[in-house]
Amino acid sequence: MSEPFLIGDAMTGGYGKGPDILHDCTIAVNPGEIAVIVGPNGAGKSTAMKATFGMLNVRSGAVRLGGEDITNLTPQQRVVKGMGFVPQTSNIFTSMTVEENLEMGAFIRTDDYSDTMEQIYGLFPILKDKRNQPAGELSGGQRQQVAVGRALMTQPKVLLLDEPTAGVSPIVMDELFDRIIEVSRTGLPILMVEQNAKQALEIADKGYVLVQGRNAHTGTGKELLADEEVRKSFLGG
Ligand SMILES: Nc1ncnc2c1ncn2[C@@H]1O[C@H](COP(=O)(O)OP(=O)(O)OP(=O)(O)O)[C@@H](O)[C@H]1O
Repeated sequence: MSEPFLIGDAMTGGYGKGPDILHDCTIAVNPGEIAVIVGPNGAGKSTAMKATFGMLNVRSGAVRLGGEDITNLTPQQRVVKGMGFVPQTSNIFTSMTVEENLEMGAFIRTDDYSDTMEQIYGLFPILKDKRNQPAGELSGGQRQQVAVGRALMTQPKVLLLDEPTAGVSPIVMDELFDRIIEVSRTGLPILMVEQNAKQALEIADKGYVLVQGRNAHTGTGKELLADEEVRKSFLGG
């Protein structure tokens, strides 16, 4: 089997000098795939994603992007390498307009990014309609689209989403998942953490169930949804 495009391989580590939160944890994603990380509260889902983005100490294990070992790079350096990361909160500038938020996303680019902006408006038409409005006036689901759009402005090679549907209604969640599927169809690998496990696994090419910082179950979304033990222990039967 060939190496996945992005892999956090057997990561063990925690925050600062604190205890290890991840134990030999592996997550990976390939182009055209949506990979989701699910699991109970406090399982270390966000921590595993943050570890691939360089936000904590990986004491053992490695992170590789396109075959290159990036374990020792800072998050900023990883952005330059092609990682787009959308944090769970504080992911937009509320007093700036939608368009200004997108422009901020292009901060590492020195070329003309107007085509990218048009692509993003194509993926998220509501953002085009509201491009001159302060982002803080948008609904929760629309703000999440701004946050994803902002990350896309760097033209990343992989997109990391930390609970993109947190705090939105089921209808808005479905809409966001539809948008995420569309982004994935452009070929961009997407790795995301989700609380809404059932719905997330339904759209997942690959799923990772983490328990206490460890890989508990790994498979396609379908496989995990059908797995008796996964269903009983954490999808509610
Ligand atoms: N910045 C941080 N510094 C220290 N410890 C942290 C930090 N962020 C998270 N933790 C700890 O790491 C553990 C795992 O948290 P994490 O947020 O990764 O879990 P999660 O599976 O994403 O949970 P949730 O679904 O509740 O968001 C928890 O014990 C948490 O207290």
